[in-house]
Amino acid sequence: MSLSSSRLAVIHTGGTIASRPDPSGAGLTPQQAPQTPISPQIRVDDVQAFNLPSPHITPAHMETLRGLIEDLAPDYGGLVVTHGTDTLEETAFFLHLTLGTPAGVVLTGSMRHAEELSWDGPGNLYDAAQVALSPQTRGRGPLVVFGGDIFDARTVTKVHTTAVDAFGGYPGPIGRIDHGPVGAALHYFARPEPRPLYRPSRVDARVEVLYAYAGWRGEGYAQAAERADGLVIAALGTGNLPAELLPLIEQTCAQTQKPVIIATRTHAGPVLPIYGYAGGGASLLRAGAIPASFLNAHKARILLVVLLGMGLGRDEIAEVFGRF
Ligand SMILES: NC(=O)C[C@H](N)C(=O)O
Repeated sequence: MSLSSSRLAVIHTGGTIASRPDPSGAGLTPQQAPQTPISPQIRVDDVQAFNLPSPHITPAHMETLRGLIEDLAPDYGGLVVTHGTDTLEETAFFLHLTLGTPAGVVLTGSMRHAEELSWDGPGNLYDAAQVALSPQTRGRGPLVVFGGDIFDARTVTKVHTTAVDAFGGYPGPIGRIDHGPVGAALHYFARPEPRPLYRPSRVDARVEVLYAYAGWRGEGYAQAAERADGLVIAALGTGNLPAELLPLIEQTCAQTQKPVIIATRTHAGPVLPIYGYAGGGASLLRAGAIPASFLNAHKARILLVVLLGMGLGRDEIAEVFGRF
């Protein structure tokens, strides 16, 4: 075993896994980074990157985290990132797109805080550490470990607001970690997938997400299209919208270079140009909108921020979205 393979870096960013009831009585707030339960043979170095609830995490924080992980990775056998669960999938996906290291990198968190008897932090941290340090994990890109399930960063999503098994996503986990009498039992069901790297020079593009609903007449669209650099619409089903949206999207695509991405508010499945009626997916794509493929709206937003930060134009952006 090389020296670095017995070293684990745990990068803390806040979240419930670092939270306790605030002494002011205001509710839970991030306070102290958790300890990682692990064999004494493994040296653990804790790095406090931020101490934020994850709704306060921005693409700028994600970019800082990417740099930190790349700097640390050569000296460690694996790296764990503790993170609030609310936006964990966005950070994981940003790292999936941008992180240039084959090291085992695992994000985890908790749903219950350290003063609850049923705190799930230690179990998730223990699992995350085992997965990050396993040679089987190298080259798989950043992963998410929660409740013993191992998810890839492209498809993982938060599926429950309070349950300890808070993560899922279509088509499901790519592996599982359990603990038997002879130690950790780690099993991957999927082979590592190729992960092209995207390196934005900035991550401050303004991309807004609009959420479709029955009866939407486009309220809010014009203002968002005016001020944003790009839009993502969480559309209906396979990527359909009420008829009133079609001329608005036609106008954006004809008069500006701003990308309009069509994702779906449905929890699984692709966006496809099936329906030809006004506002149907086929009509939106004919107007110049770009389908988000299998990405949910908030991951499509992260991808668009990255691609705009690389200076790509609408056709190149459409080509990249087609790979997801
Ligand atoms: N379970 C959690 O971590 C939720 C918390 N609000 C956060 O995302 O920071």
